[in-house]
Amino acid sequence: MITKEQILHALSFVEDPDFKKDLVTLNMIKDIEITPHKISFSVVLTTPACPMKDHIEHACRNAIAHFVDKEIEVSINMTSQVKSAPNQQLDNIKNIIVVASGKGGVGKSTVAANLALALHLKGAKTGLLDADIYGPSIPMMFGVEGARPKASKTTDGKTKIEPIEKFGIKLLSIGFFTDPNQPIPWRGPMVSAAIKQLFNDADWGELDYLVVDLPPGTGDVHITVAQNYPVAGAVIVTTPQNVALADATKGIGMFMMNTINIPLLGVVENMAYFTPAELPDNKYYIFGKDGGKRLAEKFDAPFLGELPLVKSISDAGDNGYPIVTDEDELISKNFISIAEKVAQQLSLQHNIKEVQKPDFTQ
Ligand SMILES: Nc1ncnc2c1ncn2[C@@H]1O[C@H](COP(=O)(O)OP(=O)(O)OP(=O)(O)O)[C@@H](O)[C@H]1O
Repeated sequence: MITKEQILHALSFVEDPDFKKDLVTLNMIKDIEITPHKISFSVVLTTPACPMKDHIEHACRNAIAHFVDKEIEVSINMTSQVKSAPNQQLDNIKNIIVVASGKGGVGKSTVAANLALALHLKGAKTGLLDADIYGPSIPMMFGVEGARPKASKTTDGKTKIEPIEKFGIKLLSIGFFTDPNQPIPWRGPMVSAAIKQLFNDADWGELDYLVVDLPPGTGDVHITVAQNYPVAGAVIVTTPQNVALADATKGIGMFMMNTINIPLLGVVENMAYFTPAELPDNKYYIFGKDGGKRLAEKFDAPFLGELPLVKSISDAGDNGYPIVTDEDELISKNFISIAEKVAQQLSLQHNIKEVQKPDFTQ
């Protein structure tokens, strides 16, 4: 009869490519069961959006075949347990991810919406908080304009706001509480109070990831979020033009300030190129090439991917469904890949005690 020790010995030769350690040392192997004709076990990854999931499963099967038994049936349950960001005091929310841009209109909300949904589609419990006080566009992108979240009383007498649920994720937007036809002169204390309510008074339930769509630029919302909540990391969205890149550089600079110190998860280059429908193999870099990549390099941050300028992205947003919900759309793969990289970066960061910051004074 095969023993548990034999299985663990075999799996100690399987390395997690991100953590550069074997699965047994990383304590990722659970629930080993052995019968005369079958062995089964679980591999507990640090995120359901792990881009290495298939690779790791394949390596486990090879290791069992090589070190234990070539013939035996092997059943592997690839599961995950998302870790909480360090110092996370909102104990039901494991990771807060902010999506930011320097300049407006570069596709930050589009990326935030599709990132949140892509994480959900990979199996993570996800919420999306639209904190863009100047132009909340998440209600339109999810087809829930005019929704008014219910407020309920908890047993200890506190009021809890119920997020709106759509496409499997929980949503709250500053737009649910304001009149779109009535401009609001947002002042610092008002901003701070509104943002804190969206975080603290909402019944988010258990979340692996809460994606926060910030307003463009660097302002009161950024400071409120950064100073009150332990943000796990920031995703920066830019287009390739120099003006957008210059503004994105300032945005990144703010996250790196000592008083704020939010790790950079990476850069997304949106509207990177245009491909006409009749010439699908042609890419026209109408706004310049590789600006986002260079920005990522400058800050020693991961480049998360480029997204083309595609009419279907804006049509989907205007029609109330983020494009990633349509799995037949080629562009959905780009968003899934970006989400996987974001989740991967978070998992890596939780394993690095001290995040190294580039010297911003040079
Ligand atoms: N890759 C793309 N291809 C085509 N249209 C896009 C793309 N990305 C975003 N858009 C469209 O561009 C417009 C602006 O996008 P979005 O609202 O996401 O930008 P933003 O940076 O959040 O803007 P704001 O500064 O108002 O917050 C939207 O109509 C959106 O559908």
